[in-house]
Amino acid sequence: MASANQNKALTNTRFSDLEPRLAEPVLEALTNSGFEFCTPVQAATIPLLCSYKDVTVDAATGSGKTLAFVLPVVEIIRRSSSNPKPHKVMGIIISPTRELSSQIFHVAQPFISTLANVRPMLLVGGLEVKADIKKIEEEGANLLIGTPGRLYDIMERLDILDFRDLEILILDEADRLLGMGFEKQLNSIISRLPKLRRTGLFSATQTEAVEELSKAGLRNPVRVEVRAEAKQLSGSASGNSTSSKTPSGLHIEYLECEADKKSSQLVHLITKNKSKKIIV
Ligand SMILES: Nc1ncnc2c1ncn2[C@@H]1O[C@H](COP(=O)(O)OP(=O)(O)OP(=O)(O)O)[C@@H](O)[C@H]1O
Repeated sequence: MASANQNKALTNTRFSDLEPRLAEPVLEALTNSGFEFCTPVQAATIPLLCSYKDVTVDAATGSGKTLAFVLPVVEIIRRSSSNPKPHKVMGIIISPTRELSSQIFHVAQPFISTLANVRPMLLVGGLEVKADIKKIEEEGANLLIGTPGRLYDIMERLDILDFRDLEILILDEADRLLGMGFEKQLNSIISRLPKLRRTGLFSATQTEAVEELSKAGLRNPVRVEVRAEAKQLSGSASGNSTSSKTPSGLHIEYLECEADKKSSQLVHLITKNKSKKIIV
């Protein structure tokens, strides 16, 4: 703790400082992956979810939210039952796209593997649903990570999975989930899960639809809002804090120009900033 963290995207809170304390194998896996200090969203969210609170988290892309929910999911499953029956589903992580779900599955792998008998399953569209069904029937699945369409499909077709002891549901990029028209599937999935569970809802924007989903699916959630400056955020878990959806390293500018000068201005802008990463 003595050496102040120079990277503004990180807080001075180490993963090993978090309370309740993360399990030793998880701390080891974090060290092996080169993660020592928490990002603001991780410092605020992990202790809340690990203390069995529901959370709604306003977090920008790149804020480190994946670990902010993956670590609590692993911790909560560890505490509940590190040796569940093959078809007992303990946790579900839903995200809007195949790519995101695969990314989450990949990021979660080293931490899930600290739970020797917990089997994760990636459920996304693109491949034959029958193949997923066969795999679940034969091998079981304790943690489902996937897109709403495929998860809904699996729940409709397969009654071998047991959701009665489900501990935690994560809705990642809830604004996109709803914007892409997955409301029906989400509501159907949620209606099959036990009410006494933990739920984390992550969203870059708080739309009315997200508010409604939060009201329907969460119980007295604590709101976590991430400010632009990581320094001010350290350890702050919401309340009435002002929020920003813009990561602290991202600068947003606009340029007014005449219609016929657009192309030349664009070339000038790109040439001027060629050493930087920019999106126009
Ligand atoms: N505590 C940390 N220390 C250092 N790097 C981290 C930490 N947490 C996350 N990262 C890295 O930051 C990057 C962004 O993290 P992550 O993908 O979790 O963000 P995200 O908010 O989920 O973004 P996206 O919306 O793009 O999925 C990743 O490369 C990840 O490895």
